[in-house]
Amino acid sequence: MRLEIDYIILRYLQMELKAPFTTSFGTFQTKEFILVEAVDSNGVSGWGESVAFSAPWYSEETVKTNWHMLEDFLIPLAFAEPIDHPSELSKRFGAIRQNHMAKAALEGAVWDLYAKRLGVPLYQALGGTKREIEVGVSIGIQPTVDELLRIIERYVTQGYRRMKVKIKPGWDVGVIREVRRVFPDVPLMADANSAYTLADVERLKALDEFGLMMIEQPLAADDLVDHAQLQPLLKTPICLDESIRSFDDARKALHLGSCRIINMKIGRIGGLQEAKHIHDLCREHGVPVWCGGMLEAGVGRAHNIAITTLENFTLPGDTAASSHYWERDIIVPEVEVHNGLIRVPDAPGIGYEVDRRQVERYTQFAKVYRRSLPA
Ligand SMILES: O=C(O)CCC(=O)C1=CC=C[C@@H](O)[C@@H]1C(=O)O
Ligand SMILES: [Mg+2]
Repeated sequence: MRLEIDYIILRYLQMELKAPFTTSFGTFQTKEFILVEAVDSNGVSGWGESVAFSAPWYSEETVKTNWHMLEDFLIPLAFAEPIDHPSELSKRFGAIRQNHMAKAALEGAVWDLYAKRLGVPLYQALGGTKREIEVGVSIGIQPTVDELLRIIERYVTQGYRRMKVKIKPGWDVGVIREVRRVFPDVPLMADANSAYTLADVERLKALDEFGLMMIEQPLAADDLVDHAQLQPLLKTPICLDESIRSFDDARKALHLGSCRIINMKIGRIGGLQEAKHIHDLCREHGVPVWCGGMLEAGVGRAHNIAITTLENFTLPGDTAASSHYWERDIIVPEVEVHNGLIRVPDAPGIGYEVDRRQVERYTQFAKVYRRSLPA
């Protein structure tokens, strides 16, 4: 089916998080991001959301680098040839090195448009099967252990299926011990965001006594080799996030034994097509995956829900409810979590309507890119 995209709108949005989000890199409260709208010749819109932050702390990509890549390279590539299937874009975008979040935002909009043109939900177009997904919640670093315990209590009460807490040297063994004292059985994981080195092996081994589901990204953000040296020394599975930026990274990580679980973030790995490939590779190797979060607004959240319906997404992800992050999200209905479950929408495409009034309210700047029709 030929997708005739007539124009693409890039919007730069600012949304205020309900609560500041702190990681080992720092704290922020305002989420700035690019929303991509691809409009076809029938006036149907497909939506994608870039997960790049305003500063290059998670990866080298930022809102500004993404805008540059989309405007000067990726949108022209999308317009250059007809698109019969969204999977063509990951090949076509291969001419551009890295810049995965920019690629994923545009590819996601085209996947949404494709599913809408087929009249099927995005999850079905991706080969997903689940009608509801289990979700957990990621908790930023808190000022005190008591505050962390209060927050965990709230989310356990709300039924979230897994708690993810941040750790770093000086905020790790003691904190996890306290959490386990109060919540001995809650499914619990720790995300280190590369705060450790191999010199910290003994400190990381000390976490083995707490029955964590996994330790996420303990070592350097671009490493596979040191993680492969660390994993055999730990009982706790290592989950990689930042280190896995492509199918090849996943292939090498599994070959080396760098991890036993992978946190899948559509933006980090370059799009839904690459996510499907990594999902299939991990399924073949018996390695479970789950869908991480990047504090997305509703469009990105909808894409995360759709990819999580694939069968090897067997662990609860970070796709919490819209109300966990925003006073008002940019989709209707908003994403709701009931007893730790999200019901997967079966409306065509991403399954949620984009609330244009809210989008305009949060939009700071927008630009339209038209496919130049042959003269
Ligand atoms: O979107 C969510 O709720 C999860 C956010 C989250 O935990 C993270 C976002 C970006 C970088 C990290 O701090 C962390 C992660 O590594 O998953
Ligand atoms: Mg992480």
